[in-house]
Amino acid sequence: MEQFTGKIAIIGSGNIGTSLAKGLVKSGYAAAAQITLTRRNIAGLSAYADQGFAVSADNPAAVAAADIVVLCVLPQQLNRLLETLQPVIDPQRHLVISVASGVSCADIRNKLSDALQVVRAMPNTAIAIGQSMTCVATDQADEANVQLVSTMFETVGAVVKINEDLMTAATALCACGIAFFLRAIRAASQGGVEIGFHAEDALKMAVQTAKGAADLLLLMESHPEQEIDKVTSPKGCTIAGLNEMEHNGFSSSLIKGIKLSAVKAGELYKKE
Ligand SMILES: NC(=O)C1=CN([C@@H]2O[C@H](COP(=O)(O)OP(=O)(O)OC[C@H]3O[C@@H](n4cnc5c(N)ncnc54)[C@H](O)[C@@H]3O)[C@@H](O)[C@H]2O)C=CC1
Ligand SMILES: O=C(O)[C@@H]1CCC=N1
Repeated sequence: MEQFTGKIAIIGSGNIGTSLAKGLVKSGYAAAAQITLTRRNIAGLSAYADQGFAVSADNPAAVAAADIVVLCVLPQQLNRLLETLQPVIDPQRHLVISVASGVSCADIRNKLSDALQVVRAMPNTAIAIGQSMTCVATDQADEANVQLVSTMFETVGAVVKINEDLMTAATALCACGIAFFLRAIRAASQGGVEIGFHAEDALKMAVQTAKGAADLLLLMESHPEQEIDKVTSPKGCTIAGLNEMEHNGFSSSLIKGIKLSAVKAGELYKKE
């Protein structure tokens, strides 16, 4: 892995921002000393200061000293933040990366500078363990910068480059999606309790079963139905359970939920 030699400012260091910072250092992409983490109340970042990260409540100063600016605040917090960054943004120097859901590259340029290079990234919370599925998109940034952002996020999981108009869809499928799969695992464990297992055992069994299902697809590069066909013995118990779930709307409810999340993702940011 080629090490990044410049400075990175992570603005709004909550769940996603701190996880990205840890991943960048763990993978050797950057040293902690190259990364400034900002938050309004920096008391919550003391553990990161101990690890060698620069921590600050001064966003403009952090941006002025950085080459890459990663915007990690909530969509509803973004406009006020961008107002304070506008005077220190230098389009010749800065590359801005935004993980904010529902905020376009053009929205950010409109607040900062028309000439600015902006790339969006949509990770999920598995970024904390280097297992994110991150979608990357831009409208007019250079290919070299898109590649740089992809390389950054590959330090914390898998990356797919997509068209920007699919970013709200990526939010629903991948960022929200992790919650959907977690709820499915929880529901399976509750079924396990009802048929005889203690809760702790049921959850452990459901989790490993889900991991096995995901790994079958990832490692064998097969299709879910191909793997399902191997489980469903004729007149067997799997097809009986599976068809009962489908009669109750299993696939349909997932599809409907993902569609609603995608609509919501597009409505999170209010342009001002
Ligand atoms: N949580 C998730 O699973 C995902 C979130 N996102 C997006 O990432 C962004 C961040 O999400 P989270 O990390 O979950 O939120 P979070 O609430 O954990 O982190 C945001 C952080 O920004 C800080 N902050 C707010 N305004 C600030 C300001 N003016 N200056 C400095 N710090 C400020 C807050 O104190 C907080 O620590 C959001 O835009 C969200 O849409 C994207 C993908 C997945
Ligand atoms: O629920 C949300 O709005 C954020 C964006 C994607 C995941 N969490």
